[in-house]
Amino acid sequence: MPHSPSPPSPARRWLSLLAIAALVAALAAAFVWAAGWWPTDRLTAQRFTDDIQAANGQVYPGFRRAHAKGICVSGWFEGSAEGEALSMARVFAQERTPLLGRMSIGGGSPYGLDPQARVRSMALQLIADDGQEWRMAMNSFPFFGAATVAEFDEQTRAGTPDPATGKPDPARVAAFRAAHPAAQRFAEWAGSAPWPTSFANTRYNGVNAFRFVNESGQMRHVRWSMVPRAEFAALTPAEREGADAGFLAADLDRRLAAGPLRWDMVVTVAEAGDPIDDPSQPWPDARQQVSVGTVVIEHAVPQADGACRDVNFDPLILPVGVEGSSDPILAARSAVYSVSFNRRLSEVAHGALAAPAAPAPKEDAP
Ligand code: HEM
Repeated sequence: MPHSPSPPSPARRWLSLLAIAALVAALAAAFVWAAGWWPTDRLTAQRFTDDIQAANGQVYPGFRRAHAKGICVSGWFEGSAEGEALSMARVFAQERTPLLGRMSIGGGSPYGLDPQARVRSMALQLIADDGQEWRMAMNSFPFFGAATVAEFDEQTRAGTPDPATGKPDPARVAAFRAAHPAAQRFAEWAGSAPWPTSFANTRYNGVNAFRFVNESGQMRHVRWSMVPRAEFAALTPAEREGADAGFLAADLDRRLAAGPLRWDMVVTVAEAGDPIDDPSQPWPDARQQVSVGTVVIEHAVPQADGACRDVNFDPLILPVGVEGSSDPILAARSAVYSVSFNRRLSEVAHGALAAPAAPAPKEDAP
């Protein structure tokens, strides 16, 4: 008679069960780690967005976590031959590329006060006739106030309101500045630069470095700025004091009623040794400047009804001929904007911006 195998001993059975349990636990841990759910100090885009929300003091559902107050604009871009020589981006060769944009002020509140907004912004989306797209988001500061992603996050956290006062702790902010030259330089700019009277006579700077690549494959690092054609004028302290909370949009409407507004797109071309990966360091003034085109803005509409509301002006959505540089802040921006965008759109989907329900119709008197 064939010999039937003897059943495993209880000890062996336990060992097998333990081995299976260990395998399942290891697989689950690998999954949690790969999904980024493992508790860690790592600065993720989620955590950065949480930090921005905390610094805002509250979440404004449906609105951008930064530059929350803005208006949608539209117009076109005219490329120049000089631009075409530097980059094969279609927009430089095309006579007119339609553009959708957004003018905004810095800050996380959609009810921010224009006269107190040190930072003003222009964001653009250009879609060329071959479907290639270029998105950009620029600010009125001439250089960034942080040298690295971690430094900007730390700065954001240093500016978070103290629950006791509802305001950032001045000692914490001062200590941060004292330890970070970029933040100190930024504070000096913010304290001394004139306040332009309008969105229209403000210069907007891309600040981060990008690569322009032309038809012959030549690559140059550039930073771009939108330089206003509208005459510069600065608000006096008394004018700023008396200015309305929404004066920038009202002024833009007034100016647009008289005709389109223009900015020259000027790129500064880097030379060997210029810092490519640190937007807090300006390049020397002597660098070559090239006018590569003109931004023309023709119309403005409130963002609540405008096409710009649901656009993410991610600075790494770029056409052939323009590439991101090695600047880590660019990659961080792209990641954080995406989190902010997803949060605000899901809030909109839940009705955050829905118009208040219309009052119930009165019943006819009997
Ligand atoms: C690590 C650095 C930065 C972080 C974490 C950050 C974060 C953000 C976030 C969360 C938004 C809202 C995005 C959305 O919901 O669509 C935003 C918008 C914006 N950011 Fe940044 N930002 C950074 C650096 C910069 C720099 C260097 C500039 C410009 C020079 C800039 C210009 C803008 C502009 C103009 C907008 C508004 C775009 C629009 O109108 O939709 N940001 N930023």
